[in-house]
Amino acid sequence: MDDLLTKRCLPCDPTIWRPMTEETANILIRQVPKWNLENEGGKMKLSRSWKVRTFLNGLKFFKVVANLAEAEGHHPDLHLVGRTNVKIDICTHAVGGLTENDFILATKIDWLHGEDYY
Ligand SMILES: C[C@H](O)[C@H](O)[C@H]1CNC2=NC(N)=NC(=O)C2=N1
Repeated sequence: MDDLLTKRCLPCDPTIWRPMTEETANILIRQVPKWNLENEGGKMKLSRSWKVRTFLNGLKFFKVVANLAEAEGHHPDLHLVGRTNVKIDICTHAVGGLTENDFILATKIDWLHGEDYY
């Protein structure tokens, strides 16, 4: 598998794309070890949490993540709860599961170093 950091997310065509199997996801998750693989009623997603120092730092982190998502054309679900608890979930909504796009985005979000917003 090519390095996920050098790959780009591709436009998702739900007529040809299918969600990956749990077996494939359990292999790919090794490449994004800081992320958790979650399965909600059969729909898989990637999830990672950070503690930020301030509410505004959380929003600053979200802004850089948002810019990355727009550049990649693939978007995470952003949660900022209890003022300083950040959680990012990623799945490919068009197929209702995981595709390689999600692992590419997770790799690139790690590169943004959310821990620096503490
Ligand atoms: C055409 C383009 O690929 C789609 O609109 C994108 C936009 N961003 C997306 N983000 C996510 N997470 N899932 C999608 O299915 C998705 N689709």
